[in-house]
Amino acid sequence: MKGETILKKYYYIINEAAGNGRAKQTWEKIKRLLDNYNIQYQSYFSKYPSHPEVIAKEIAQSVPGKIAAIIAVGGDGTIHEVINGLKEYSNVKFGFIPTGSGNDFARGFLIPRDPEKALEFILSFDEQLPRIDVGSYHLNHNQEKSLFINNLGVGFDAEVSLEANKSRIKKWLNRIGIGSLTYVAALLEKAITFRPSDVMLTIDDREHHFPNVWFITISNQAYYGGGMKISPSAIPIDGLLNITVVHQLSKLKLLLVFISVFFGKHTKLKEVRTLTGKKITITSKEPMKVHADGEIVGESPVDIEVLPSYMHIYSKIWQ
Ligand SMILES: Nc1ncnc2c1ncn2[C@@H]1O[C@H](COP(=O)(O)OP(=O)(O)OP(=O)(O)O)[C@@H](O)[C@H]1O
Repeated sequence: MKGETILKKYYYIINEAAGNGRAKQTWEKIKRLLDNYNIQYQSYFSKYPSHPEVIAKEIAQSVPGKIAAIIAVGGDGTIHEVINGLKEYSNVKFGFIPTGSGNDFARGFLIPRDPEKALEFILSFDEQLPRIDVGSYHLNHNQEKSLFINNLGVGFDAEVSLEANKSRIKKWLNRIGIGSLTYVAALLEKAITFRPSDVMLTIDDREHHFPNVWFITISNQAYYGGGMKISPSAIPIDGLLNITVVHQLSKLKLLLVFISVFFGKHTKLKEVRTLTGKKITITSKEPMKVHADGEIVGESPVDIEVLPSYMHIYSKIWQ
Protein backbone atom coordinates (compact mmCIF):
# COMPACT_ATOMS: atom_id res chain seq x y z
CA MET A 1 0.00 0.00 0.00
CA LYS A 2 1.53 3.27 -1.17
CA GLY A 3 -1.20 5.37 0.44
CA GLU A 4 0.82 6.45 3.49
CA THR A 5 3.42 8.17 1.38
CA ILE A 6 1.09 10.02 -0.98
CA LEU A 7 0.86 13.73 -0.21
CA LYS A 8 -2.05 14.59 -2.46
CA LYS A 9 -5.43 15.19 -0.92
CA TYR A 10 -8.53 13.20 -1.76
CA TYR A 11 -12.03 14.70 -1.88
CA TYR A 12 -14.79 12.13 -1.47
CA ILE A 13 -18.31 12.84 -2.70
CA ILE A 14 -20.66 10.31 -1.18
CA ASN A 15 -24.19 9.58 -2.34
CA GLU A 16 -25.52 7.66 0.64
CA ALA A 17 -28.76 6.96 -1.24
CA ALA A 18 -26.98 4.92 -3.94
CA GLY A 19 -27.43 1.15 -4.03
CA ASN A 20 -30.62 1.55 -2.02
CA GLY A 21 -28.72 3.03 0.94
CA ARG A 22 -25.88 0.49 0.82
CA ALA A 23 -23.43 3.32 0.11
CA LYS A 24 -23.81 4.54 3.70
CA GLN A 25 -22.38 1.36 5.24
CA THR A 26 -19.76 1.10 2.54
CA TRP A 27 -18.59 4.65 3.29
CA GLU A 28 -18.18 3.75 6.98
CA LYS A 29 -15.79 0.94 5.97
CA ILE A 30 -13.90 3.16 3.52
CA LYS A 31 -13.59 5.89 6.14
CA ARG A 32 -12.09 3.44 8.64
CA LEU A 33 -9.53 2.31 6.06
CA LEU A 34 -8.59 5.90 5.17
CA ASP A 35 -8.12 6.75 8.85
CA ASN A 36 -6.04 3.60 9.41
CA TYR A 37 -3.81 4.46 6.46
CA ASN A 38 -3.52 8.06 7.69
CA ILE A 39 -4.65 9.43 4.33
CA GLN A 40 -5.50 13.13 3.99
CA TYR A 41 -9.06 13.50 2.78
CA GLN A 42 -12.24 15.50 3.00
CA SER A 43 -15.74 14.07 2.66
CA TYR A 44 -18.89 15.68 1.26
CA PHE A 45 -22.34 14.10 1.36
CA SER A 46 -24.86 14.75 -1.38
CA LYS A 47 -28.22 15.79 0.02
CA TYR A 48 -30.44 15.68 -3.07
CA PRO A 49 -30.39 14.54 -6.73
CA SER A 50 -27.93 16.62 -8.80
CA HIS A 51 -26.10 17.75 -5.62
CA PRO A 52 -22.99 15.65 -6.55
CA GLU A 53 -22.53 17.92 -9.59
CA VAL A 54 -22.69 21.08 -7.44
CA ILE A 55 -20.24 19.67 -4.87
CA ALA A 56 -17.76 18.54 -7.54
CA LYS A 57 -17.76 21.99 -9.15
CA GLU A 58 -17.26 23.72 -5.79
CA ILE A 59 -14.32 21.47 -4.90
CA ALA A 60 -12.70 21.93 -8.32
CA GLN A 61 -13.07 25.71 -8.01
CA SER A 62 -11.61 25.82 -4.53
CA VAL A 63 -8.44 23.74 -4.95
CA PRO A 64 -5.44 23.89 -7.26
CA GLY A 65 -6.44 21.36 -9.94
CA LYS A 66 -3.11 19.54 -10.09
CA ILE A 67 -3.33 18.01 -6.65
CA ALA A 68 -7.09 17.43 -6.41
CA ALA A 69 -8.35 13.88 -6.68
CA ILE A 70 -12.14 13.75 -6.53
CA ILE A 71 -13.54 10.33 -5.70
CA ALA A 72 -17.24 9.56 -6.20
CA VAL A 73 -18.78 7.00 -3.86
CA GLY A 74 -22.09 5.89 -5.39
CA GLY A 75 -23.50 4.46 -8.59
CA ASP A 76 -23.35 5.37 -12.27
CA GLY A 77 -25.80 8.28 -11.76
CA THR A 78 -23.48 9.84 -9.17
CA ILE A 79 -20.53 9.51 -11.57
CA HIS A 80 -22.49 11.19 -14.33
CA GLU A 81 -23.23 14.16 -12.08
CA VAL A 82 -19.69 14.47 -10.69
CA ILE A 83 -18.20 14.32 -14.21
CA ASN A 84 -20.55 17.11 -15.27
CA GLY A 85 -19.47 19.18 -12.27
CA LEU A 86 -15.89 18.80 -13.50
CA LYS A 87 -16.56 19.64 -17.14
CA GLU A 88 -14.54 22.87 -17.01
CA TYR A 89 -11.79 21.29 -14.88
CA SER A 90 -10.34 18.48 -16.95
CA ASN A 91 -7.08 18.56 -14.95
CA VAL A 92 -8.80 17.20 -11.82
CA LYS A 93 -8.30 13.49 -11.23
CA PHE A 94 -11.43 11.41 -10.98
CA GLY A 95 -11.79 8.15 -9.07
CA PHE A 96 -14.72 5.91 -8.25
CA ILE A 97 -15.78 3.57 -5.47
CA PRO A 98 -18.77 1.57 -6.71
CA THR A 99 -21.77 1.21 -4.42
CA GLY A 100 -24.61 1.39 -6.96
CA SER A 101 -26.60 -1.37 -8.58
CA GLY A 102 -25.54 -1.24 -12.24
CA ASN A 103 -21.79 -0.53 -11.97
CA ASP A 104 -21.24 -0.26 -15.71
CA PHE A 105 -18.56 2.39 -15.23
CA ALA A 106 -16.52 0.00 -13.06
CA ARG A 107 -16.92 -2.77 -15.64
CA GLY A 108 -16.01 -0.60 -18.60
CA PHE A 109 -13.07 1.17 -16.96
CA LEU A 110 -11.66 -1.98 -15.31
CA ILE A 111 -12.14 -0.71 -11.76
CA PRO A 112 -12.61 -3.33 -9.00
CA ARG A 113 -16.31 -3.67 -8.22
CA ASP A 114 -15.60 -4.45 -4.58
CA PRO A 115 -15.53 -1.02 -2.82
CA GLU A 116 -12.56 -1.80 -0.55
CA LYS A 117 -10.55 -3.13 -3.48
CA ALA A 118 -11.51 -0.03 -5.47
CA LEU A 119 -10.10 2.13 -2.66
CA GLU A 120 -6.84 0.15 -2.59
CA PHE A 121 -6.70 0.53 -6.36
CA ILE A 122 -6.98 4.33 -6.11
CA LEU A 123 -4.50 4.66 -3.27
CA SER A 124 -1.91 2.50 -4.99
CA PHE A 125 -1.85 4.67 -8.12
CA ASP A 126 1.17 6.87 -8.75
CA GLU A 127 0.89 10.24 -10.51
CA GLN A 128 0.50 8.84 -14.05
CA LEU A 129 -3.21 8.38 -14.66
CA PRO A 130 -4.57 7.51 -18.10
CA ARG A 131 -6.41 10.30 -19.91
CA ILE A 132 -9.81 9.09 -20.99
CA ASP A 133 -12.18 10.28 -23.74
CA VAL A 134 -15.58 11.59 -22.69
CA GLY A 135 -18.64 12.40 -24.80
CA SER A 136 -20.27 15.83 -24.90
CA TYR A 137 -23.82 16.48 -26.04
CA HIS A 138 -26.21 19.37 -26.72
CA LEU A 139 -29.97 18.97 -26.89
CA ASN A 140 -32.04 20.79 -29.54
CA HIS A 141 -28.85 22.24 -31.07
CA ASN A 142 -28.42 24.65 -28.15
CA GLN A 143 -25.04 25.78 -26.92
CA GLU A 144 -24.89 24.33 -23.42
CA LYS A 145 -22.53 21.39 -23.26
CA SER A 146 -23.08 18.42 -20.97
CA LEU A 147 -20.95 15.31 -20.66
CA PHE A 148 -21.43 11.56 -20.59
CA ILE A 149 -18.80 9.04 -19.67
CA ASN A 150 -20.39 5.63 -20.36
CA ASN A 151 -22.99 6.10 -23.07
CA LEU A 152 -25.82 8.18 -24.43
CA GLY A 153 -28.94 6.57 -25.84
CA VAL A 154 -31.97 7.60 -27.84
CA GLY A 155 -35.30 5.78 -28.05
CA PHE A 156 -36.18 2.48 -26.46
CA ASP A 157 -33.16 2.28 -24.17
CA ALA A 158 -33.86 5.79 -22.83
CA GLU A 159 -37.47 4.79 -22.15
CA VAL A 160 -36.15 1.70 -20.35
CA SER A 161 -33.74 3.81 -18.26
CA LEU A 162 -36.60 6.10 -17.28
CA GLU A 163 -38.71 3.14 -16.26
CA ALA A 164 -35.79 1.51 -14.38
CA ASN A 165 -35.00 4.70 -12.43
CA LYS A 166 -38.55 5.17 -11.20
CA SER A 167 -39.13 1.47 -10.70
CA ARG A 168 -40.28 0.34 -7.29
CA ILE A 169 -38.89 -3.10 -8.19
CA LYS A 170 -35.39 -1.54 -8.14
CA LYS A 171 -35.48 -1.05 -4.37
CA TRP A 172 -36.69 -4.55 -3.82
CA LEU A 173 -34.14 -6.15 -6.18
CA ASN A 174 -31.38 -4.03 -4.59
CA ARG A 175 -32.38 -5.24 -1.17
CA ILE A 176 -31.90 -8.86 -2.19
CA GLY A 177 -28.64 -8.04 -3.98
CA ILE A 178 -29.76 -8.41 -7.61
CA GLY A 179 -30.36 -4.73 -8.38
CA SER A 180 -28.81 -5.06 -11.84
CA LEU A 181 -31.96 -7.00 -12.88
CA THR A 182 -33.99 -3.77 -12.56
CA TYR A 183 -33.09 -2.92 -16.13
CA VAL A 184 -34.29 -6.31 -17.34
CA ALA A 185 -37.66 -5.87 -15.64
CA ALA A 186 -38.06 -2.36 -17.10
CA LEU A 187 -37.07 -3.58 -20.56
CA LEU A 188 -39.68 -6.31 -20.62
CA GLU A 189 -42.34 -3.82 -19.56
CA LYS A 190 -41.43 -1.18 -22.18
CA ALA A 191 -41.14 -3.75 -25.00
CA ILE A 192 -44.93 -3.98 -25.05
CA THR A 193 -45.71 -0.28 -25.49
CA PHE A 194 -42.75 1.24 -27.40
CA ARG A 195 -43.29 2.63 -30.94
CA PRO A 196 -40.20 2.92 -33.23
CA SER A 197 -39.48 6.05 -35.32
CA ASP A 198 -37.53 6.94 -38.48
CA VAL A 199 -34.15 8.49 -37.73
CA MET A 200 -31.58 10.52 -39.59
CA LEU A 201 -28.08 10.05 -38.26
CA THR A 202 -25.29 12.39 -39.31
CA ILE A 203 -21.84 10.99 -38.57
CA ASP A 204 -18.87 13.23 -39.34
CA ASP A 205 -20.94 15.06 -42.00
CA ARG A 206 -22.26 11.88 -43.68
CA GLU A 207 -26.02 11.24 -43.54
CA HIS A 208 -27.53 7.83 -42.77
CA HIS A 209 -31.29 7.17 -42.82
CA PHE A 210 -32.73 4.37 -40.69
CA PRO A 211 -36.44 3.45 -40.72
CA ASN A 212 -38.26 2.12 -37.64
CA VAL A 213 -35.48 2.67 -35.14
CA TRP A 214 -35.87 1.11 -31.74
CA PHE A 215 -32.78 2.70 -30.30
CA ILE A 216 -29.40 4.21 -30.99
CA THR A 217 -26.66 3.99 -28.40
CA ILE A 218 -23.50 6.08 -28.52
CA SER A 219 -20.86 4.32 -26.44
CA ASN A 220 -17.59 5.46 -24.93
CA GLN A 221 -17.09 2.05 -23.30
CA ALA A 222 -18.62 -1.38 -23.89
CA TYR A 223 -21.20 -1.81 -21.10
CA TYR A 224 -24.59 -0.45 -20.16
CA GLY A 225 -27.79 -1.40 -18.38
CA GLY A 226 -26.03 -3.39 -15.64
CA GLY A 227 -23.61 -5.55 -17.65
CA MET A 228 -25.01 -5.64 -21.19
CA LYS A 229 -22.18 -5.53 -23.71
CA ILE A 230 -23.93 -3.11 -26.05
CA SER A 231 -20.80 -1.99 -27.88
CA PRO A 232 -18.17 -4.74 -27.56
CA SER A 233 -15.45 -2.83 -29.42
CA ALA A 234 -15.86 0.55 -27.66
CA ILE A 235 -12.61 1.71 -26.04
CA PRO A 236 -12.56 5.01 -24.12
CA ILE A 237 -9.04 5.93 -25.25
CA ASP A 238 -9.37 5.70 -29.04
CA GLY A 239 -10.74 9.19 -29.74
CA LEU A 240 -13.92 7.68 -31.21
CA LEU A 241 -17.50 7.01 -30.17
CA ASN A 242 -19.14 3.70 -31.11
CA ILE A 243 -22.65 3.82 -32.53
CA THR A 244 -25.15 0.96 -32.31
CA VAL A 245 -28.38 1.29 -34.30
CA VAL A 246 -31.17 -1.23 -33.71
CA HIS A 247 -33.94 -0.94 -36.30
CA GLN A 248 -36.62 -2.85 -38.27
CA LEU A 249 -37.04 -5.27 -35.38
CA SER A 250 -39.93 -7.59 -34.52
CA LYS A 251 -40.77 -7.93 -30.82
CA LEU A 252 -39.67 -11.56 -30.96
CA LYS A 253 -36.30 -10.52 -32.34
CA LEU A 254 -36.03 -7.88 -29.60
CA LEU A 255 -35.87 -10.79 -27.18
CA LEU A 256 -33.01 -12.28 -29.22
CA VAL A 257 -31.17 -8.91 -29.20
CA PHE A 258 -31.71 -8.72 -25.49
CA ILE A 259 -30.31 -12.20 -24.77
CA SER A 260 -27.38 -11.89 -27.16
CA VAL A 261 -26.37 -8.40 -25.93
CA PHE A 262 -25.08 -9.88 -22.66
CA PHE A 263 -22.47 -11.73 -24.74
CA GLY A 264 -21.95 -8.92 -27.25
CA LYS A 265 -23.27 -11.19 -30.04
CA HIS A 266 -26.25 -8.99 -31.05
CA THR A 267 -23.98 -7.14 -33.50
CA LYS A 268 -24.21 -10.16 -35.84
CA LEU A 269 -27.96 -9.60 -36.41
CA LYS A 270 -28.99 -7.78 -39.59
CA GLU A 271 -31.18 -5.39 -37.58
CA VAL A 272 -28.13 -4.16 -35.66
CA ARG A 273 -25.76 -1.75 -37.40
CA THR A 274 -22.49 -0.62 -35.82
CA LEU A 275 -20.57 2.48 -36.83
CA THR A 276 -17.95 4.79 -35.35
CA GLY A 277 -17.51 8.55 -35.46
CA LYS A 278 -16.37 11.70 -33.72
CA LYS A 279 -19.30 14.04 -34.34
CA ILE A 280 -22.85 12.72 -34.46
CA THR A 281 -26.32 14.27 -34.80
CA ILE A 282 -29.46 12.23 -34.16
CA THR A 283 -32.73 13.61 -35.56
CA SER A 284 -35.93 11.58 -35.39
CA LYS A 285 -39.30 11.93 -37.14
CA GLU A 286 -41.05 11.68 -33.78
CA PRO A 287 -39.28 13.12 -30.69
CA MET A 288 -37.39 10.35 -28.90
CA LYS A 289 -36.24 10.37 -25.30
CA VAL A 290 -32.52 10.81 -24.67
CA HIS A 291 -30.55 9.42 -21.74
CA ALA A 292 -26.98 10.20 -20.77
CA ASP A 293 -25.34 7.55 -18.58
CA GLY A 294 -28.79 6.20 -17.75
CA GLU A 295 -30.24 9.57 -16.63
CA ILE A 296 -33.04 11.03 -18.79
CA VAL A 297 -31.90 14.43 -20.08
CA GLY A 298 -34.50 15.38 -22.72
CA GLU A 299 -35.61 14.57 -26.26
CA SER A 300 -34.07 14.40 -29.74
CA PRO A 301 -32.56 16.12 -31.72
CA VAL A 302 -29.20 15.71 -30.04
CA ASP A 303 -25.67 16.66 -31.14
CA ILE A 304 -22.84 14.54 -29.78
CA GLU A 305 -19.08 14.88 -29.96
CA VAL A 306 -16.12 12.98 -28.54
CA LEU A 307 -13.67 14.95 -26.37
CA PRO A 308 -10.50 12.88 -26.77
CA SER A 309 -8.21 12.33 -23.75
CA TYR A 310 -10.33 14.74 -21.72
CA MET A 311 -10.03 13.47 -18.15
CA HIS A 312 -7.55 11.84 -15.84
CA ILE A 313 -9.30 8.78 -14.43
CA TYR A 314 -8.20 6.14 -11.93
CA SER A 315 -8.64 3.25 -14.36
CA LYS A 316 -6.70 0.22 -15.55
CA ILE A 317 -7.12 1.31 -19.15
CA TRP A 318 -3.74 2.44 -20.40
CA GLN A 319 -2.80 4.30 -23.51
N1 LIG B 1 -29.14 12.41 -0.69
C1 LIG B 1 -29.73 11.95 -1.78
N2 LIG B 1 -30.98 11.49 -1.74
C2 LIG B 1 -31.59 10.99 -2.84
N3 LIG B 1 -31.00 10.91 -4.06
C3 LIG B 1 -29.75 11.37 -4.15
C4 LIG B 1 -29.04 11.90 -3.02
N4 LIG B 1 -27.80 12.25 -3.42
C5 LIG B 1 -27.74 11.98 -4.75
N5 LIG B 1 -28.90 11.44 -5.19
C6 LIG B 1 -29.24 10.98 -6.54
O1 LIG B 1 -29.38 9.58 -6.56
C7 LIG B 1 -29.43 9.21 -7.95
C8 LIG B 1 -29.03 7.76 -8.12
O2 LIG B 1 -27.70 7.61 -7.79
P1 LIG B 1 -26.82 6.44 -8.43
O3 LIG B 1 -27.19 6.21 -9.85
O4 LIG B 1 -25.41 6.80 -8.15
O5 LIG B 1 -27.20 5.19 -7.57
P2 LIG B 1 -27.91 3.85 -8.03
O6 LIG B 1 -29.12 4.18 -8.81
O7 LIG B 1 -28.06 3.02 -6.81
O8 LIG B 1 -26.77 3.20 -8.92
P3 LIG B 1 -26.77 2.71 -10.46
O9 LIG B 1 -27.08 3.91 -11.32
O10 LIG B 1 -25.35 2.23 -10.66
O11 LIG B 1 -27.79 1.66 -10.55
C9 LIG B 1 -28.56 10.24 -8.65
O12 LIG B 1 -29.33 10.91 -9.62
C10 LIG B 1 -28.15 11.18 -7.54
O13 LIG B 1 -28.14 12.52 -7.91
